[in-house]
Amino acid sequence: MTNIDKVAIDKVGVIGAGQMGTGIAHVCALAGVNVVLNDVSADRIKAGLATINGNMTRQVKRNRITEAERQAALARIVPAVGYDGFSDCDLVIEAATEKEDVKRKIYGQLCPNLKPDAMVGSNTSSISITRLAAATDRPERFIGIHFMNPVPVMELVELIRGIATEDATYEATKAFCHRLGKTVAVSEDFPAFIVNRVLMPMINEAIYTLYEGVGTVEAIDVAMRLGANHPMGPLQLADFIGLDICLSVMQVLHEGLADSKYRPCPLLVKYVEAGWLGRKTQRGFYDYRGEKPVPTR
Ligand SMILES: CC(=O)CC(=O)SCCNC(=O)CCNC(=O)[C@H](O)C(C)(C)COP(=O)(O)OP(=O)(O)OC[C@H]1O[C@@H](n2cnc3c(N)ncnc32)[C@H](O)[C@@H]1OP(=O)(O)O
Ligand SMILES: NC(=O)C1=CN([C@@H]2O[C@H](COP(=O)(O)OP(=O)(O)OC[C@H]3O[C@@H](n4cnc5c(N)ncnc54)[C@H](OP(=O)(O)O)[C@@H]3O)[C@@H](O)[C@H]2O)C=CC1
Repeated sequence: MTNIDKVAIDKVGVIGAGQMGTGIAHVCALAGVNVVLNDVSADRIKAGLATINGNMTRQVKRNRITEAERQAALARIVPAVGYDGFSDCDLVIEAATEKEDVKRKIYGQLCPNLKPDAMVGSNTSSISITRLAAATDRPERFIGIHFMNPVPVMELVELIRGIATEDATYEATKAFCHRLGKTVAVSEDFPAFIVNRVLMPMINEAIYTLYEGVGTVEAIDVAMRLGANHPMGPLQLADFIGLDICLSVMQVLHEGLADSKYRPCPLLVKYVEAGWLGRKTQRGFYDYRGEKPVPTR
C-alpha cells in the first residue's frame, strides 16, 4: 500500500486534446490545478487551447467565472508534445481516442517518464480498466475516471476500479473529483460501466429505428426530446458524442457480454465507415456545415 491519499494532486497531465481532454483540462485549471496538455501535434493542442478559451470566455459572458479567473486558469495549462513535462505530475488522465491499441501504446511511452507514485486514470467510455492497467507498470495506481460530455457542465464522474487498484488510488481520485465539483458514481469493471451500458443501447436502438424506417432523424429526436424530456434527441446526442465512440462502445458491449442485443446497427457502421462521425467532422445524422443542422436522412 502507498500513501497516495496523503499526497495532494497539484499537477495533472491530460493526454488527448479532443472534446474530453479539453473539458478535463478546463475544469482542472479552474479548480486551481496545474495542467500539462498533450496530443500528437502542436496544432492539435493549439486547437484544443482555443476551444478551452472559447468555453471559458462564454462562462465569463454568462457571469459563471470572472475574467481574472479565466486568465489565471488558462495560464495554468501548458502544452506538451511528448511526455517530458509529465515527470512531476501527480495524476495523468488519458483521454485519447477510444481504441485499446492507441491507449496501450500511450501507456508504454508515458510510464517511464512518470515519478513512481504518480497515478494514471483513463477516461475510456467502455474498455476494461483491468486490461488497460495491465499495460502499465503501475496497475495498483491505475483507475477508470470517466467524465461526461460536456465536462464543464455535467456533474458526474464514474470511477471504475480495476482488479489491482489500491484503496489509496481510489480515495485520492475520489477526493480529486470532489475538488473539481463533481459527484462520483462507482461502477464495477464491466463493459461500458454504468452510464454507457444504459445510454448506448438506447442510442443504437434509435439508429435501428431510423434504419428500419420507423421515423426520420427529426421525428426520432423530437419524439425523445418532447416525449421523454431528454435534453437532446438520441441522434443529436450520438453526433455530439461522436459516432466512432458510439460504435466502439457497442462493439465492446457486443464482444464483452456476448449478447446479440448489443449488435451495432449496420447504419451506425456505415456512417463511421464514411467518416461521418458527427459534429467533430461536421457531418453525422445531421450536416453541420450550414447555418443550422440539416438531417442527412
Ligand atoms: C459517451 C460517454 O462515454 C459518456 C457521456 O458523456 S454520454 C453524454 C452525456 N451528456 C449528455 O447526455 C448531454 C445531454 N445534453 C445536455 O445536457 C444539454 O443539451 C447541454 C448541457 C449539452 C446543452 O444545454 P442547452 O441548454 O441546450 O444549451 P446552453 O443553454 O447553450 O448550455 C447550457 C450550459 O452549458 C454550457 N455548455 C454547453 N456546451 C458546453 C461545452 N461544450 N463546454 C462547456 N460548456 C458548455 C453553456 O455555457 C451553458 O452554461 P450556463 O448554464 O452556465 O450558462
Ligand atoms: N465524446 C464523448 O462524449 C466522451 C468520450 N469519452 C472518452 O474520452 C476519450 C476521448 O474521447 P473524445 O475526446 O471524444 O475524442 P476526440 O476524438 O475528440 O479526441 C481524442 C484526441 O486524442 C488524440 N490522440 C490520438 N492518439 C493520441 C496519442 N497517441 N497521444 C495523444 N493524443 C492522441 C486525437 O488526435 P487525432 O485526432 O489527431 O488522432 C484527438 O485529439 C475516449 O476514450 C472516449 O471514449 C468519455 C466520455 C464522453
